[in-house]
Amino acid sequence: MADGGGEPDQLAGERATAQFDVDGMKVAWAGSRHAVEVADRMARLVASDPVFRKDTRTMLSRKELFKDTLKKAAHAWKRIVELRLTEEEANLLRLYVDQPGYVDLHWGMFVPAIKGQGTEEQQKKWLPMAYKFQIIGCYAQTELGHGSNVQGLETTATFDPSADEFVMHSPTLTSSKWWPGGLGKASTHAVVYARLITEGKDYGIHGFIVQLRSLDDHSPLPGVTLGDIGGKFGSGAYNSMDNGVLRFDHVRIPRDQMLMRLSQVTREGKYVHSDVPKQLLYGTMVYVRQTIVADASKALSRAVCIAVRYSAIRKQFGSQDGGPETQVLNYKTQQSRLFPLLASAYAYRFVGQWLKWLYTDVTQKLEAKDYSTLPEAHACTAGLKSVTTSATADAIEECRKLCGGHGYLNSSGLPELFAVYVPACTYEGDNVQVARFLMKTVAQVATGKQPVGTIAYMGNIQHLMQCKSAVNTAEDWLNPAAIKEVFEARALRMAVNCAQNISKAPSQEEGFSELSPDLLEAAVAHVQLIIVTKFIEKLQEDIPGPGVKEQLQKLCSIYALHLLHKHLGDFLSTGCITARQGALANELLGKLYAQVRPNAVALVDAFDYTDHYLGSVLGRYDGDVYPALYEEAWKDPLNETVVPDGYQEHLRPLLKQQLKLSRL
Ligand SMILES: CC/C=C\C/C=C\C/C=C\CCCC(=O)SCCNC(=O)CCNC(=O)[C@H](O)C(C)(C)COP(=O)(O)OP(=O)(O)OC[C@H]1O[C@@H](n2cnc3c(N)ncnc32)[C@H](O)[C@@H]1OP(=O)(O)O
Ligand SMILES: Cc1cc2nc3c(=O)[nH]c(=O)nc-3n(C[C@H](O)[C@H](O)[C@H](O)COP(=O)(O)OP(=O)(O)OC[C@H]3O[C@@H](n4cnc5c(N)ncnc54)[C@H](O)[C@@H]3O)c2cc1C
Repeated sequence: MADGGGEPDQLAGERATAQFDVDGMKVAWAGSRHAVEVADRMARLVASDPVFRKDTRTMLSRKELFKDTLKKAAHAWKRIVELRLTEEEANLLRLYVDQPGYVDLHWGMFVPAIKGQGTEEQQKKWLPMAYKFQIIGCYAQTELGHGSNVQGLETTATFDPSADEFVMHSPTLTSSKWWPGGLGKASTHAVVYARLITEGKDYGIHGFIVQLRSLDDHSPLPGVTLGDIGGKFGSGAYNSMDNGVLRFDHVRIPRDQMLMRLSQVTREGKYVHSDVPKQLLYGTMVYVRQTIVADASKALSRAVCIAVRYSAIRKQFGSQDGGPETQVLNYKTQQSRLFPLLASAYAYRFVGQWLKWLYTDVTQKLEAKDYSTLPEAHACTAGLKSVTTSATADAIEECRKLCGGHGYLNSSGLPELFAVYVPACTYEGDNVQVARFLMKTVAQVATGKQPVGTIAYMGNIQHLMQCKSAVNTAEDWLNPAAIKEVFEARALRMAVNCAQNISKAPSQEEGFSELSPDLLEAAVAHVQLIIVTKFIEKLQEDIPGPGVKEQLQKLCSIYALHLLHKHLGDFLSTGCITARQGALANELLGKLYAQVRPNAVALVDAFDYTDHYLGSVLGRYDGDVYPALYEEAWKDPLNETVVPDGYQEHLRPLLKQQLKLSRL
């Protein structure tokens, strides 16, 4: 036992009860043995480098935090160059540095925008500079007055044929670019989205590469107004990012800085649109949404790792005679709140891996001018992004509550994780744009068209509209086919209900508007089906390692059945299951929680997170929580002096005055 009552052996005991091979699970989580090895190496590289320390980050002022972010980004780049890291290694190194900053947007959006929307010539010119950090770029789309509605953007790019230039202008206050990460202080360039006007005609939104700051002294170029938009939610957290404001006053750029892969403006000012679908303009958003889904599993697994380890250490009640108290992880309520989140972390991990595959596949098809899978990719990325981010934000907060009072301390890592994570629900849109796609598919199915990919199940409409679940015992719910059938039936019936109600409205648009809350629920049901299906498909793969597949099967059942329990109203009202079948699902959930209990700590160990990356005294690998909590408290600036600053001015006179009064 450690000094002060901590019980490090507690976690060793937990690890000893695991019924599966943790190394095998690490491979299943990471995707391959190679992925485990690289991630492990990069995580340790970061953890052992003092420049990447982050334990006092929440105590820094905004200015100190921003400077610290610049320092870390520069140091990370230096290490990447010195060690000649591959792209895979460099991405992981940045992930483990774990401090949002301009580099995220440079690599995550500026570079992909040029790759996706620039011509070959433009890529040849701009990408080498971006790859070497000779320029720093951001993605400037959102404006003060317009975020979700991209077609409503007001910034103009007016072609001037006499000079062969575009004139970038912000005509109103609401047209100020507002929010782009990295814009406020760091970026030298931006991909700016603006209305293209040529020959007196407005051709809508297009992307332009615009230089914003001098490459000599970093000052804004003439006609460019730039700044940071101000402090954001939480101490530290996303305040390391310089989300910015940008205004143009008739700023001129050469014609060839319009991103011209999708459409061009000729020397004479003629607008030409190629045969590429115009939605490819939104391609960078599809790309980044796919990465945001993968990030959801990372954030969620961190929170769950902290909450599971701490719940195994923390003891409350259970002994009337001075004997040991009960680990809070043994309480059924703690398990029923925590284990579905553990299962969700695995579910999001696997759906994220699949989404990455889908994105790669679509990109290859686009290269070959096959645009057929674009609508599905758009619907899947937008839908999964929306569902996984909002569930993850809620889950991090739930993990904080599951850690009791100590979860509210910055040293638990959970407040910062929540504050950094929660904007993911907002950026890249919070609308489940999948609903329109579903309504189109329902209409196509009615005409006999056979849907493919994630909507293939809709082709099974005859069966799914009338089937009744055959589940008769709690254990029947262990059958993946039984789960899949009810999730498919629920999603399809909700979508068909919406389509039928829309058809009764005076117009389709009115129907869409009136039924948008129902459409959103139908979209969520469809997205949850995708996540459940991809988990089930993962289990059909060869998963090596003793006991690994068995644990994943349990987690898959927990993920699906907890959704069924949570959305029981949907399943009952659409007639997919009976109330008794719902009760059987709940009965099985209880049994599964008991089976996961001895494996819980090992299941979070399989995420393979270093203590540095977790950044939590409650989630420490060694479980030595109490001495660490105690030690952390003394690092607070408030404890630098025994008597606080302000005592002489504000406390002493007050206390003296009270003393005098009491003597009266
Ligand atoms: C490695 C690290 C990586 C990155 C770093 C990570 C994090 C960094 C932190 C933050 C980054 C945040 C960056 C941003 O936030 S950038 C700004 C994002 N902005 C948005 O998300 C705006 C959200 N709004 C929308 O998405 C809009 O709904 C819209 C799609 C742009 C609407 O456009 P509109 O033209 O009005 O379209 P619709 O009428 O809705 O649709 C027309 C038609 O097109 C189809 N469609 C729409 N989008 C796409 C697409 N992307 N691909 C394919 N098809 C698309 C749509 O379904 C519809 O089809 P129909 O068949 O129904 O006509
Ligand atoms: C931390 C952070 C980083 C960001 N980084 C960038 C960046 O790098 N580059 C960039 O360009 N932008 C960036 N953004 C902006 C971000 O993309 C937008 O905030 C986002 O697209 C939402 O737009 P909005 O803020 O205008 O919200 P609004 O669209 O005003 O949404 C407000 C509410 O209205 C609802 N709503 C909107 N339209 C509809 C509709 N048609 N039907 C039903 N409900 C609707 C929304 O769901 C929401 O509930 C960032 C934002 C944040 C918070």
